[in-house]
Amino acid sequence: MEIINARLRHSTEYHRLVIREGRFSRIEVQPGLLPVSDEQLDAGGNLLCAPFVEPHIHLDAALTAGEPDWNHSGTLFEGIERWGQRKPMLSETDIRQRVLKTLELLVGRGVQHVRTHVDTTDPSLLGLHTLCALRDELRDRIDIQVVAFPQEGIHSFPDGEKLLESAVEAGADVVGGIPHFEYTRELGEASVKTLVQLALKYDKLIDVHCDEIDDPASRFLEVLAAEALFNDIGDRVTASHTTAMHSYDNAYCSRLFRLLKRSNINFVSCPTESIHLQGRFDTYPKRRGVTRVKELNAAGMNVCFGEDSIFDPWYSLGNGSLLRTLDFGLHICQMMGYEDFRTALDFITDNSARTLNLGEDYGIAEGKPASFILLQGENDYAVLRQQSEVLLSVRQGKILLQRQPAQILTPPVFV
Ligand SMILES: O=c1cc[nH]c(=O)[nH]1
Repeated sequence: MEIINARLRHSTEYHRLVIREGRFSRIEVQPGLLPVSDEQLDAGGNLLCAPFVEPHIHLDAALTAGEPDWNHSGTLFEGIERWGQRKPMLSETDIRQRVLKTLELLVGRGVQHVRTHVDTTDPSLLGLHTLCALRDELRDRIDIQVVAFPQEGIHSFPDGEKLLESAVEAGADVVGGIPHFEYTRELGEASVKTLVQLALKYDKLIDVHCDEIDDPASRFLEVLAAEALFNDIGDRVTASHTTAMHSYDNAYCSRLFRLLKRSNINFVSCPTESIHLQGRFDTYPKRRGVTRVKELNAAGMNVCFGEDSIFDPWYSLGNGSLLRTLDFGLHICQMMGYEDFRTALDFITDNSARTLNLGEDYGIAEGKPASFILLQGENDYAVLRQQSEVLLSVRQGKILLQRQPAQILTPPVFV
């Protein structure tokens, strides 16, 4: 395969990319826009970039909103209660069908790597077994990382710790937690220490739903970061949500940032979900309830955006588009400067790839696997502003998806 007239991120020039045996064998700058031959694929001056990475989603719960009842209050805790009512209705077929439909949405929007949290507070571990099987079956079409996620707690759910360990033994890639949902502060702290020990024992990554609440006294992030620092595993650890940080006192936050930087942990923010679930106990002014993305990023820490939910008990919208999440995230976090737009795609590509520990194979460079997407528009700014379509998605040299851009059939109204 040979692609010409492609724009690459952070460059205004046109590029020719040659793919042999699933890898980029040559990437070179062209003198200008070139005519296309029959064997070549014309990128048409559009942006060729590394695939989008979805770093935080709940595939086991996707497409279940309203079953058996809706989340009327819009709170996280009612979402967990509604999901608790849906869990007894799970079957392998039900999970498989919903997961495949959701993955179709994600792939259609340029995603090739997904980290999914899967609830382990279910004595059958059906979701976990099904997602691990799908991960293995779908390996040539999409990368899936499975997080063993104790939705109803490690120490507050009967046999929560045992179930979590069984999930890891069954093949989960990442160990999760939810300290703010444990009954007490002490149980929350203990849960963080338990999950870190489990990850060390089985050599797994860590991704914790951490302080997903508006309570400024919820301070499990410092416990997680200290554990990461002392065990020297920061790059393998992710703190998801950390919405309480929105409400922390600035003096505390300043002290906390010192530890966070030293710990080298990663952060995932899910801005659409958080602005919906948080601030629910406020009158006015109402907090946005989104973590301090702008400040974490400015301090040099690794932050990325995830969608979290697609039509589930916590969030009944969502369509698989990380560009939509990015658009909301930049608005909510007031990251609307020229520099923010110029590098916007970092939050759904390189930063998320680092969070998932995807390693050297991710990215556009000679010798790397030829996995990429082609987006309508010439750079990050244009793609973001136009909420561009994915024209092409290629994985290890094979076309996953090709799309004809939508066309208006009537003549222009004004020009
Ligand atoms: O945001 C979310 C979604 C599902 N479960 C959680 O605990 N949090």
